[in-house]
Amino acid sequence: MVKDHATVWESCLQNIRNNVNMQAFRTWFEPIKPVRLDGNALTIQVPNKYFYEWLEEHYVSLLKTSIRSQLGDKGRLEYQILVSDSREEERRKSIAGNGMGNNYSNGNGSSVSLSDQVPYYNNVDTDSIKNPFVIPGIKKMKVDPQLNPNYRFDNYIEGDCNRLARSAGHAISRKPGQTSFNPLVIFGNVGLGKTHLAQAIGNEILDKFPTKTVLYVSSEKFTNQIIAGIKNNAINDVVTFYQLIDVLIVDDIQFLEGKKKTQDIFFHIFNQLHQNGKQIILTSDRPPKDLQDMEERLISRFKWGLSADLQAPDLETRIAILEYKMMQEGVEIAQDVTEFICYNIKNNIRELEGVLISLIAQSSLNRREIDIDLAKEVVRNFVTEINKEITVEFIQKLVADYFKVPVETLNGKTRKRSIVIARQLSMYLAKNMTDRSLKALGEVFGGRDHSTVIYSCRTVQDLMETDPFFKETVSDLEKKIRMSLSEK
Ligand SMILES: Nc1ncnc2c1ncn2[C@@H]1O[C@H](COP(=O)(O)OP(=O)(O)OP(=O)(O)O)[C@@H](O)[C@H]1O
Repeated sequence: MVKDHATVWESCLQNIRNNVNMQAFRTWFEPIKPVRLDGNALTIQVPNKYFYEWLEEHYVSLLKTSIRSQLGDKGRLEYQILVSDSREEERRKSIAGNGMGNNYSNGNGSSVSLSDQVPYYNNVDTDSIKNPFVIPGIKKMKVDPQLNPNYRFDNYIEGDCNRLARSAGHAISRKPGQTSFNPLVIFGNVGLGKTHLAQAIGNEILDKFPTKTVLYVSSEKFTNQIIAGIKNNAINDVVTFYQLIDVLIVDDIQFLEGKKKTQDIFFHIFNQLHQNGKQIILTSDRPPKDLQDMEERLISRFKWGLSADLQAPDLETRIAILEYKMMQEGVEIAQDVTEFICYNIKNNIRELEGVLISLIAQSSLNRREIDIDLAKEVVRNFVTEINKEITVEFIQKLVADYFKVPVETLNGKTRKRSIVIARQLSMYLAKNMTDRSLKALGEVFGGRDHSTVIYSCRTVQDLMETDPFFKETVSDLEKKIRMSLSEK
């Protein structure tokens, strides 16, 4: 079969998929498009320069082996960096002078064609905006950044879910307005940390550059200011004010959908700031391309820089966040309780915090110990469907699969040592993880007596005390049971 760029890249992806976790695969490899195959050089298109740099820094050897497995030892990768239409037009204009883009080799065996190296300035018709600096004294005005000082990088836990956005934020805070991430659009579902991250960037910039004027504003507040400006015939003052900002953070831009006049004014402010090398950071509950009732020219500007999404955190990141919050609140909660909470609260970090606060309130107001039972009550207020109840049958099935024996054998009469251990382990887990009585458990396990169940639990406990490997197997199984249920 003749290989083309698509098939070669598809085969590379198969190898890559086996070597990185799912989240990294989705973030870093799914957005890549194969463009062409020229002899032994495969050209792939990446969304922006940052993306390319990240791939080169973190995945260069994986990419190299994948490419070479398909194209032989001389296989090479070339990158093409996507630029948005309006920018492309400008770029074409800019590079028409020297007739070529910039090509260079990065010394890693892959050559690069960087199409957006050329400095870029957009054409903005500023005639319609009165010069703001004619207002005497306004330049010296000190602007309250409206930032929450608690939103910082050091309490923003890093995970695969936020790595791109977080590290772009870091880069911006070192050189506001001077990276290619301008604007930075942070998008993602409710409660995943967009505001926290956007404000952390603002706080970090103020720490590093105290003379910079940073301003955080919600889109709702911005809209109200525009409405008031229009009503009071003072719209120029509003525009003037915004043009003084060095770092403008606008939260929840989806709120601007359908607000034509506000979009218009925001467009002018955006252009002025961008043109003057000021940093713009936006947050949205969806990617810019999915914003409805939003002027095309505005959407295309949102796409100029970097759009980085925040995904739902994986279990480990949720646990790390919860443990960090517990430390901040000065509470200690048993590991099985924190795990239970994090298995159940998956898609919203604000809810995770909510559960913690409720638990603390319950335990101090009602003097209750924070245990699984209390956690269950509280979590029920946050998620409509709490983990499905753990059933004995489910435990039997999972343990049987783990030891690779049929469930019938587990419940049968065989005295083979490995089967007996698996059976006793299932009884132990069922006793600890379900509400079934000893008698009921005995019945489910092939009509055995309740004393057999007691004996089994004791045996397992003894084994756990003497054999660390066995202990690890037990906790591994407990985790698997909770995980499988929460992911159903
Ligand atoms: N990675 C993280 N580490 C620590 N805390 C986090 C993290 N992500 C989010 N949080 C916390 O979760 C809460 C919700 O975050 P935030 O308000 O930033 O979410 P959002 O995405 O802006 O939500 P909305 O869509 O409702 O505006 C905040 O208290 C924030 O501190």
